[in-house]
Order: sequence, then structure tokens, then C-alpha cells
Amino acid sequence: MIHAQDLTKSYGKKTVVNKVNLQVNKGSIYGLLGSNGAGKTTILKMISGILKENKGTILIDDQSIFENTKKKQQLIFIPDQPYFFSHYTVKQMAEFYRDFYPNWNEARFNQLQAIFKMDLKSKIHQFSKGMQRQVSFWLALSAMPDYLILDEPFDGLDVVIRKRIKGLIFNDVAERDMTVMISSHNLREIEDICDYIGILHDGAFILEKDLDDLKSDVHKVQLAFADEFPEQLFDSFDVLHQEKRGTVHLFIVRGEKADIDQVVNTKQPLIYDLLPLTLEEIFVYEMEGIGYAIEEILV
Ligand SMILES: Nc1ncnc2c1ncn2[C@@H]1O[C@H](COP(=O)(O)OP(=O)(O)OP(=O)(O)O)[C@@H](O)[C@H]1O
Repeated sequence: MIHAQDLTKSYGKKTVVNKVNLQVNKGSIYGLLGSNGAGKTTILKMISGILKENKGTILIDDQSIFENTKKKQQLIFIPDQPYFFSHYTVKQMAEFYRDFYPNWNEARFNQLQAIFKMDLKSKIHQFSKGMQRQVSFWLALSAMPDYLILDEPFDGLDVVIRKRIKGLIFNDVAERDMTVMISSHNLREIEDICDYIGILHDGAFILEKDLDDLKSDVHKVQLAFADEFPEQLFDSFDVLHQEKRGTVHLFIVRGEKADIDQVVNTKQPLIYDLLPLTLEEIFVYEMEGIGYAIEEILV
């Protein structure tokens, strides 16, 4: 489990990560969302033990990660700009990983060549950016880490390989409880893979949500009545948004479907529709509720 408390990082006088608390449970996938400069890379580098926090603590399985080689052997950070030793071939880089990561699995490395399809003797710096990113995944997944920390991992990857890599990550999470953090500025890019989402703005979280809870308990309700609208209808619910379009009232309501049905049906509406929301719609309303326009934060 990753546990960060009051995590704070400053460069000079500028605080870029401010008292961040987060918990990533074993075997789960945490999506760290935020615009350019929000502090995502800084947080991921502190969690990976690359940067030292100014204040606060980070514990991975109750141990500090900074300068903890043993713990770092269980964790792989893939940066937003792939980095390899200059002039190394895939094979040489794999040998380096095999020496450092005790769980390195040679059979898996060979097996994954069928997916990544790159020549072992090629020099990595001669590959395109997208191919280099694929090499990062190939090596990381062959090292069988307990923790995989990914900074904007899908940039520059085509749809097919993106889907395959997501499948491989899912597999490792399901089969051996790997724990994953993924940063992105794009909700759509990671919503299909994450269990949990944290939205970062100016170095602090403005929203944190378990996606299973979100998908199940927020509804779009459209209603029309022959007579007056019953004003207190949703008083016992959390209403994220409401508006009137002609005679139709639109509500975004948090609550169980059965409870909403019961309240609405007692008032005998002329029109009653209860529609599912996309994840993006939920985030738009949630963020509107706390005073942010989603387009200022995410793309
Ligand atoms: N080495 C550094 N020295 C000074 N300021 C830095 C340094 N690294 C990052 N920053 C600043 O910290 C803030 C957060 O940067 P960070 O890279 O963590 O953001 P990010 O959310 O990952 O952004 P992006 O999506 O653009 O990668 C930015 O204002 C950035 O300018």
C-alpha cells in the first residue's frame, strides 16, 4: 500500500505540492489527473523515491522509499520522457534490469516480444518516441514490480498498443496484486482502467473519487408534472445540479435508483426518465459543485 501524508514540495519559494494526502491500496489502480504544472510528476517522483519531499511522509508497505534500495527493487517508475542509457540495445537494457530487479522474469520478457515486436539487437535511441515507450513497458512488465508508477504513459502510443498495454497491466493487477499509479491530463484516457481518481489543481487535491461508487450512485433525472412542480421533491438527496428546460426539470442527483423511484412516483409525474451519466458528465457536475469548470482543469 502507498500512503502519503501532508506531502509538500517547494522549489525555491514556490510550493508546487501542498499537503497532499493519498492512499493507494494494494492491487488497485489510481489515476492522478490534473492540468499542465498541477504537480503530478512531482508527486509521482516523490512516491518513487526520486525526489525528496520537504515535508510530510510517504510510506510504501510502511517503509520509507527514499534511498531505500530494497523497496526500489519492487517499484518501477516510467517517466513521461523515456530514458535509457545511450547506445544501449534492448538486450543490454534488459540485462541491466535483470541485474537490478530480483523478480525479473526472462520467460515473460521473451513472451512479450510477440507483443512489442522489436529487435533485441537494435539500439533503443534509434527507435521512435512511441517505440521507446513500448520498450519501457516491455522492460517494466518483465521485471514483475509490486508497484508500477506511470507518468503520462499513453502519450504517443497508437490505439492498438495502448489497449494491449492496458490489458497487460490489468492482468498483473488481477493475477498478482500489482499496485499502479497513472498520471494523465485526460480523464477519457484512463477512466477505463482506474479504480480511483484524484484530481490535482495547483498542487492540491480538489476531488478524489472511487469510480465504482461514482458510476453507481449519480443519476440524471428528467421530470415534468401536469401541475406545480413539487419543490421539496429531492430535499433528502444530494442534488449536484438542477435546471429547467421548458416544462422539463433536469436534476443530477446522488442516491440509489430505488430511493429516487420511490420519491418521484408518489408525485405521479407526466414525464419521468432516469438516465445513466458518463463518467465525464459526473466529473463536470461534481467539479461545478465545488466551484471549478472542468475545462479549466482537464482536457
Ligand atoms: N526542477 C524544478 N525546478 C523548479 N520548478 C519545478 C521543477 N520541476 C517542476 N517544477 C514546477 O513545479 C510545478 C509542478 O510541475 P510538475 O512537473 O509536477 O507538473 P505536472 O502536473 O506533471 O505537469 P505536466 O502535465 O505538464 O507534466 C510546475 O509549476 C513546474 O514549473
